[in-house]
Amino acid sequence: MKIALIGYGKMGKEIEKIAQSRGHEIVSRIDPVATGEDFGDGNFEKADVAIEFTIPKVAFSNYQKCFEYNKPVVSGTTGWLDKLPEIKKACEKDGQTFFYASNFSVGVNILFELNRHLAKIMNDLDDYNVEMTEVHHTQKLDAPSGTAITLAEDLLENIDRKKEWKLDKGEKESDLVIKAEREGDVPGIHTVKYESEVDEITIHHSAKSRQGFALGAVLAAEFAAKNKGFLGMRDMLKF
Ligand SMILES: NC(=O)C1=CN([C@@H]2O[C@H](COP(=O)(O)OP(=O)(O)OC[C@H]3O[C@@H](n4cnc5c(N)ncnc54)[C@H](OP(=O)(O)O)[C@@H]3O)[C@@H](O)[C@H]2O)C=CC1
Ligand SMILES: O=C(O)C1=N[C@H](C(=O)O)C[C@H](O)C1
Repeated sequence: MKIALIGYGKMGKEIEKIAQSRGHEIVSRIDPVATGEDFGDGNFEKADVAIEFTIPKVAFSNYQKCFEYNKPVVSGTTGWLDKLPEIKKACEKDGQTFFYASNFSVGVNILFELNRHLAKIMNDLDDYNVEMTEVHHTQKLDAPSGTAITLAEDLLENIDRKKEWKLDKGEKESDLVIKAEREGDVPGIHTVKYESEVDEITIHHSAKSRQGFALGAVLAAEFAAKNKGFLGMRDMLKF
């Protein structure tokens, strides 16, 4: 398969290694500073699929450019989801293909399943408060992480006593607090903790490197090249 990488930073480089090890060819590396390549230089149009890991403020315009070329897109960038309805519309009305995951690692997607299941159990057990922590490297631009937002949305859907998430500090009992910490080069740690007077229950994922995210993104690209519409990890992994 021919792959275009949009964003040639930490994730773009990790994805390149894994894609090549699975026999794929990188035909385009779009990044204004790192490579100077752009959509119009004749290479992007050769791609079967684009994988985009850039920064929140440019992600949506990159997706629009991919759609102009009718290329399926795998999106890993976080912090742009206010534009999601427009992307879904492009898939439904214009037949575009878009695969989004706040986290491509299989391990984190197992955590998502556990989180939903545990939240259903804890809904009736109001002796327990629930809160979340995410820890990432100091270069991360967004907080809370996209992964933490996915975990929080699943908690809010299942735990009636929590009404909205709040970054770092809550004001009311019904606020779900997400603490965001930034230290060193931490690839990503996510924890959901339930605490009562008598005990604590914790579910936790800690990435040892960026390899798991990158492998998941390449698997998603293979899936997006063969399937159409708005896609996600639950379509691909079928847990
Ligand atoms: N869904 C998932 O599983 C994961 C998601 N992420 C997310 O992916 C994103 C990228 O992460 P990461 O690779 O670590 O970040 P990096 O900062 O290492 O890389 C981002 C790259 O995008 C480049 N860039 C900036 N503007 C553009 C543009 N207009 N077109 C193309 N490239 C551009 C940057 O260039 P320059 O630095 O020169 O500006 C940089 O090289 C983040 O939003 C992060 O949260 C990360 C890991 C896993
Ligand atoms: O910026 C990162 O590095 C990561 N971003 C994603 C997020 O915001 O959840 C996924 C992973 O945790 C690494």
